[in-house]
Amino acid sequence: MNAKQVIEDLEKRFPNEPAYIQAVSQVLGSIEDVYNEYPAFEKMNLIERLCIPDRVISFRVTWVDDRGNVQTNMGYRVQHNNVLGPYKGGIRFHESVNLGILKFLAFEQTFKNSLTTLPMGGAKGGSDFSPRGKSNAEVMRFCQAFMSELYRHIGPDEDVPAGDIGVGGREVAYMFGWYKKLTHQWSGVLTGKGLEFGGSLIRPEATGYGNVYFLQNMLSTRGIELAGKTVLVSGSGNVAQYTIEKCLELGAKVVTCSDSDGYIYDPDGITREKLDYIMELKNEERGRIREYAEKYGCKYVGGGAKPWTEKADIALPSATQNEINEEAAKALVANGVIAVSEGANMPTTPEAIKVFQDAKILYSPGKAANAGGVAVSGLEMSQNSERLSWTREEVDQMLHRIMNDIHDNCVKYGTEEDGYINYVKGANIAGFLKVAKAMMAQGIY
Ligand SMILES: NC(=O)C1=CN([C@@H]2O[C@H](COP(=O)(O)OP(=O)(O)OC[C@H]3O[C@@H](n4cnc5c(N)ncnc54)[C@H](OP(=O)(O)O)[C@@H]3O)[C@@H](O)[C@H]2O)C=CC1
Ligand SMILES: O=C(O)CCC(=O)C(=O)O
Repeated sequence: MNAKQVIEDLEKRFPNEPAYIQAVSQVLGSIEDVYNEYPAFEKMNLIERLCIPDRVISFRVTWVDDRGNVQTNMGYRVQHNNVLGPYKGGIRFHESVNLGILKFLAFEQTFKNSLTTLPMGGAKGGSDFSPRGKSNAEVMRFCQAFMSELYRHIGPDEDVPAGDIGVGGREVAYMFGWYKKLTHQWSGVLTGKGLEFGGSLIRPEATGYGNVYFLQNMLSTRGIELAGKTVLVSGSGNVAQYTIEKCLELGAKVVTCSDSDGYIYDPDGITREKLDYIMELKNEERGRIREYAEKYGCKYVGGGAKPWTEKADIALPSATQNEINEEAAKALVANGVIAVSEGANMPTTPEAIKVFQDAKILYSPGKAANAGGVAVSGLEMSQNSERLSWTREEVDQMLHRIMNDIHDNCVKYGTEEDGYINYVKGANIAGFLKVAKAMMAQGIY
């Protein structure tokens, strides 16, 4: 494979999908040498078959708002690769959703799911519908309309969606209810369900907790403890909330969080009580993070500002893609950051990654660091199949073990001659090899 050539060809075929090209470029750049050690891969045109999704489903979603107006949105499911198991990956509801973004997410998901060691293929779906500012009744009608099309393409052994940006427990429950209504079947067709109807303990916490477990592993390679460190978190949704919770439990001080309007900086640190307030504000009242600053009298920076210019030891981006650019990365490094671990998917631009790696700081990509969420989704699938529920301790222990194993694999495949652990390379090679070998074994189709 000539990675540059493959990327140029993909750019020509998919000229309007920059996020997809960005994700593919990062992976191909890391795996090129290993790929070329296996001439059989090239003979089977493995790389093209791995980069281009198995299937892209798109549909119109029509629903009625509270004023009686008929609204339309686009709906998608990108089923990227199922050699390792049923297609698996979240659903995103956000006005920025388009096919290119979902293709990048589904591509990443394939390698992430491979890293978890659980039998899951990669997929992602979503809509350009935003739940922000909508009533519960509108969100329910939208979820039902979305599922009215999607249900034909999913199933517990076929494709198992879950949450992502704009899709939390409320949306998963509405979609689950409608799937059941349409199919007359109760099955583990979605993960992230409520605990009362087949959800797994620790699934809401898993992405944030898993990222912090991964961070602890990274820090331990340099003999550093998390306790006492100052942490920047972006976002204030599912991943951010449980990242903050685990940091607090482990004695770190989190001084920022954000939403798409701006960020708060609380030099005293977000306490348990303040985190409870954020959870209530975001999950129940669906308010804005600026209200935290009003309540606790701390700094708020609006205009869509991001927290990366604040001084801290650790940064845990947990909002969205490309939220750390080169300038932000330089500011973090200049302020002495020692580790950046991605709760979000692809939050760091390629230029910013280079800044971190040139500075030899600890830097882990989302496909490794945030894999805890989908891993516990995999455990939810197992529990649904068994018709059993495991305890909080059992699931947390498994999550911990999975994150440790992913870290070990990154070290195995990513350690460079000077001893620096290139987690991007390690995660990409480890994730790729398993998928590639399974594709080779299963033939050409
Ligand atoms: N949920 C999960 O289990 C997993 C999620 N992830 C990734 O983690 C990230 C966060 O997801 P999650 O917490 O579930 O989503 P939520 O919808 O719960 O929260 C998203 C947060 O990010 C903010 N945000 C979204 N878009 C932007 C933007 N363009 N600019 C600035 N802020 C933005 C939101 O602010 P606002 O409310 O203003 O929109 C909100 O605070 C995503 O990258 C997702 O793909 C990765 C693995 C698993
Ligand atoms: O739990 C899942 O299936 C999906 C989680 C997800 O969307 C992700 O890992 O990015």
